[in-house]
Amino acid sequence: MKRIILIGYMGAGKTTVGKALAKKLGLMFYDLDWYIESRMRKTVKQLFDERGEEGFRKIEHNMLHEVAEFEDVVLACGGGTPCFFDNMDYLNRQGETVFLKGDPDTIIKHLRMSRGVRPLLLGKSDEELLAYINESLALRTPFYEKAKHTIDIMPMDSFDKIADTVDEVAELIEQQQ
Ligand SMILES: Nc1ncnc2c1ncn2[C@@H]1O[C@H](COP(=O)(O)OP(=O)(O)OP(=O)(O)O)[C@@H](O)[C@H]1O
Ligand SMILES: O=C(O)C1=C[C@@H](O)[C@@H](O)[C@H](O)C1
Ligand SMILES: [Mg+2]
Repeated sequence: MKRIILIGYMGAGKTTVGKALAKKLGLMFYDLDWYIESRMRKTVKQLFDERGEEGFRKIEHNMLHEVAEFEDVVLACGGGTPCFFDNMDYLNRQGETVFLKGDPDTIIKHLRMSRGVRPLLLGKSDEELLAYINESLALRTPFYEKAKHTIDIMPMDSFDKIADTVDEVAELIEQQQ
């Protein structure tokens, strides 16, 4: 039974890499944010607006316990998932946790392409965004570093970096078998 669990900061590529990795390995793909949205019939942004971050984290915790029981899957977590409750210890018990690790410069480049859907980043200027990323990445890194494996995401200008990251994670998992 394979259960590969991707964690890391917003914009690290968990959803993008996870989807391609699942296809390559012939596994089902689940994204915790998408799962929450379909189960709750609301977007992550609506849930933040209606219930605040605290309310969202409780829902996220409950839904995590549904989705991380599925077998033969790649699971992409939300950026904050490992940092609340005992979620990170639970994830390590459930499968092969992989931290997609990126520096703030790479992360900010990814996030510029898709900022509108992330409630924690809305309404921030470029300067505020960089300060927020630096600060919250430092607070979150100790949680992410509990993962069983770490993959450095490639710098923005390297060739076909999504495919390269997918191959790296796939190789790492094959070595475990
Ligand atoms: N390795 C990569 N190379 C180039 N672009 C990437 C890479 N990974 C992600 N991106 C781009 O960065 C953006 C954010 O990626 P993605 O949504 O997969 O991040 P995420 O880790 O799932 O974030 P979140 O925690 O907010 O769900 C997307 O537009 C994606 O195309
Ligand atoms: O890093 C975070 O705290 C978040 C990341 C996203 O995946 C969503 O779960 C939400 O926007 C919060
Ligand atoms: Mg995602």
